[in-house]
Amino acid sequence: MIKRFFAYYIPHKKLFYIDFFSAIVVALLDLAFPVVVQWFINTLLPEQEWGTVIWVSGALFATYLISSYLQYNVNFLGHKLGINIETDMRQDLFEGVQRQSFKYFDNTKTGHIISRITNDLFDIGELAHHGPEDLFIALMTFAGAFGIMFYVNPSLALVALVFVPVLIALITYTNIKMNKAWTKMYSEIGDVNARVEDSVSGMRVVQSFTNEEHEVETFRANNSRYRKAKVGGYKVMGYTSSGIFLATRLMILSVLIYGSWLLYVGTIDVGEFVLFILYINILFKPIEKISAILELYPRGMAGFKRFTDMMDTEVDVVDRDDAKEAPVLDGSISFNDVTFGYEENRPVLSNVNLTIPAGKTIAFVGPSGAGKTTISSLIPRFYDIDSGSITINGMNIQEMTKKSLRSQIGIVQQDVFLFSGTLRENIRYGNLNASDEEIEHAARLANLEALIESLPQGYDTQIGQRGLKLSGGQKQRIAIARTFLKNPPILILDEATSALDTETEAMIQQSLQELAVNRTTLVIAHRLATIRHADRIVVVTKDGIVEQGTYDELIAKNGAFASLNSIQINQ
Ligand SMILES: Nc1ncnc2c1ncn2[C@@H]1O[C@H](COP(=O)(O)OP(=O)(O)OP(=O)(O)O)[C@@H](O)[C@H]1O
Repeated sequence: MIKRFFAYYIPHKKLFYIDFFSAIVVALLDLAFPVVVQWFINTLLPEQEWGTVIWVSGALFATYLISSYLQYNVNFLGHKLGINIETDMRQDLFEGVQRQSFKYFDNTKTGHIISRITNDLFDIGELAHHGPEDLFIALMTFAGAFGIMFYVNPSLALVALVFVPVLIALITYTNIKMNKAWTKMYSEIGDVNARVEDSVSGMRVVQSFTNEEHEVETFRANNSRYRKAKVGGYKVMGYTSSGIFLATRLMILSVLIYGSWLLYVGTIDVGEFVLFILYINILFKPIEKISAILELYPRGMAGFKRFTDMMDTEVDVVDRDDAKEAPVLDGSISFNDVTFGYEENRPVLSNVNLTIPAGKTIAFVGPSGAGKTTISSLIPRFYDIDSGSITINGMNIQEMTKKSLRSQIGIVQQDVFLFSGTLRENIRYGNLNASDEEIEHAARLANLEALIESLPQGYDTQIGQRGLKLSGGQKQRIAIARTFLKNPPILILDEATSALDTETEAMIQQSLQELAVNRTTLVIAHRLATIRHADRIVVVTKDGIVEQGTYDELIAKNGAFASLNSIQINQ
């Protein structure tokens, strides 16, 4: 973990060196100050060397100026270093999330993902800046101050040193306790975020069932668990800092008492006594630094651990090492003995065999939960099959790169996702390199023209988060325009029109039919009237593919399709 953490410093090593060097010089200058004071008291003042006093004061002033500049480096460049590292980690995490396959998103709450990318990394920057630097400076100041104190008077130095094991014990104990507390806190804030995401995304459901109070109460429970976890962390922090405060004050008191005695019996002089008191005060600084790291380290590391856990989550659909770019596909698809289940030992499809000729429209019908969407999800490799093979143009899809395969498949689903931004940007999502003319052409093909003309800002109208300002049919047409722009040889229409009224459906059907021309099209439909003209209808039930044929053939067969059809007609 530590090695991985430090790897993030490499791209910013220049900043790190400047920051570290500045911090070391500042610490060395601090360490030298008591020695100068002792020299003033013991030598310069008794001997009344005013020339030297003025000269040394001038030198001290120059030193302070340099020290102030170096402090600026530490404060600004050090924080910049931390922020850069935090930003790099956040970027890596986001890229990691983009690589994940559907299974991951099926099983991970969105709020938890958001939490990892935001909250969990908040403390990393601070730790990256303060962790190594403060620890090094603290140890250096400790060793330097004690070294000089031992040199001046070993017995008095020992009196101060006695308190160090107490401090180490406190620090170790706190570290363990706080690590637990912060890990818990991050997990709880993840739950809080997940709750907010669920409740806000599902607000229509919440309000239509008038379940706002239930939501508030559930949130209260999550929120209070988070509060408890955080308070727990600060409680440990509270008694540790009090412990450290007490130990350091006892340290100074002991040195004061024993030092006074040594001064009284003449073992040390006033200069040495003042030097000791000043060094004890200097020692407070590294102790404070260490206790700050103590708070920061477990928190930052708990976040970093969650970061590495997420980064290390295995991606289950990956390109093989020898994967090739798919050729331009004509869309002849073949399922050969395909078995697949979302969970182990629970197959949804067993030994499915199916051939789809290029350029034809194939409709999938059957009862809910039979596996129609699953079949269509396997073609772009959203999930990898357990056994058998799927080929397109005779080439196994697992031998193609995901990108070259997916770039040749267009999907229009019932639930259309629109990104925050303009209408133009949303259509352009189908092909990020498309020109404005191409976008407008696609919009015309998707029958969007009338809508766009009615908008005051036309293509530049903001359609807001999730396109909430648009109707279901309008959203569908944007999805269709995107797919026109993508222009893939293979098309999957998953219940694309089932949420629409008859009139809108007829209009969208027309756009979809235009879209399907010269493409291999898989249509998943519940309303059987919409697939009357499909080249072939495949009936999928819990037992797999039970019938295939044209509409008329299947009606004549009087089997599963005919009975589905008669149920719909009689509805
Ligand atoms: N992401 C998933 N994780 C686990 N199981 C799933 C997932 N998606 C679907 N299933 C299960 O797989 C089975 C087939 O689902 P699928 O969505 O393919 O059916 P469908 O025929 O398209 O149904 P519908 O007509 O209702 O859309 C169902 O039992 C469903 O519960």
